[in-house]
Amino acid sequence: MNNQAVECHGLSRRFGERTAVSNLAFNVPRGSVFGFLGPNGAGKTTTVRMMVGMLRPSAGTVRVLGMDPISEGELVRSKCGVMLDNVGLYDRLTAIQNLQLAAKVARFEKGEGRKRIEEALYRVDLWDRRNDRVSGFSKGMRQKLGLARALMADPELLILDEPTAGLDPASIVMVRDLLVSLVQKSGITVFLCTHLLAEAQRICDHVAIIQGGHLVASGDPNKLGKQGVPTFRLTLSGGDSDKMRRLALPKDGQLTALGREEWRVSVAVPEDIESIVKTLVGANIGVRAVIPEQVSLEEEYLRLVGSEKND
Ligand SMILES: Nc1ncnc2c1ncn2[C@@H]1O[C@H](COP(=O)(O)OP(=O)(O)OP(=O)(O)O)[C@@H](O)[C@H]1O
Repeated sequence: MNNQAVECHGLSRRFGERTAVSNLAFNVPRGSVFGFLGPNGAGKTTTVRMMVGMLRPSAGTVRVLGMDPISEGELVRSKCGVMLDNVGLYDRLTAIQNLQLAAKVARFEKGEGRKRIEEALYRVDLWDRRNDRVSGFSKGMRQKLGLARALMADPELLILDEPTAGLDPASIVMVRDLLVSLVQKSGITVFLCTHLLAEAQRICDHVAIIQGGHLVASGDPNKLGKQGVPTFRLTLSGGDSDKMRRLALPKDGQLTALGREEWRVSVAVPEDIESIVKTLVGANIGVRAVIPEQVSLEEEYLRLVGSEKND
């Protein structure tokens, strides 16, 4: 079996004169959580629409679960749970009726459909509201119901566009835990379009950042910024500024005071921290903590995407 859930090569899509997606190349390993990040209008939805066969690429290829979403569209869609931006629920129907309709479209046998609906409603904590009309639902409840509908298909690949938009903090944690446990227990793959960078850093194994239709970075969200300068946060005792200024640091080493006893040190290579600690101890400065600083995905995102609004 192909071990990539999604493979894109040179994927492009134009709308008339406008290029929405240009020469995208990335892979999404099976059984991972993949974060697809980018500002408004970056090309995320266009990419997702090509992944599920709703749009034909202008150039390049995308394969989903080893299949071509255009020529094998129905099969691809039957193996994917998709929740797009516009959740697309029927307001006049109740929560359970919406799912019954989806079960009918998916052609589940009656007993099987009932079991899946019940399970999905419990998973998103909407079982008690199953007989309420969607017209009375909050945005967050709609999101949860949209997620339940996507989960009902027991998908191999779950494609979610901003699944936590409009959710309260407790529900955000619930959705996050649900996604992580789905990946761990059922081995499904999650493709997550999101603007929540801290969230992406916490749950994604890989991320890709796009801007203006181009891929600007991809990789492990905790390592993306580390091509930059390695930094450590130090908690010291007895290190007054004069003493610290006189220290002989390795080449390219730089100390910055953050507080009375808190310092940040940047080094050329991570191994340099060892000689810095020896120098500090040799100068009778107590070293109470040395913590490698994680470059936040947010910092790296803003560096790459610039000041473009991220909302
Ligand atoms: N059907 C269309 N016709 C013309 N232009 C389109 C069409 N669909 C998308 N575009 C354009 O393609 C670009 C990418 O849009 P897309 O919806 O893929 O961005 P996005 O990253 O999903 O943005 P958002 O986060 O705001 O949803 C935008 O400039 C958009 O106006």
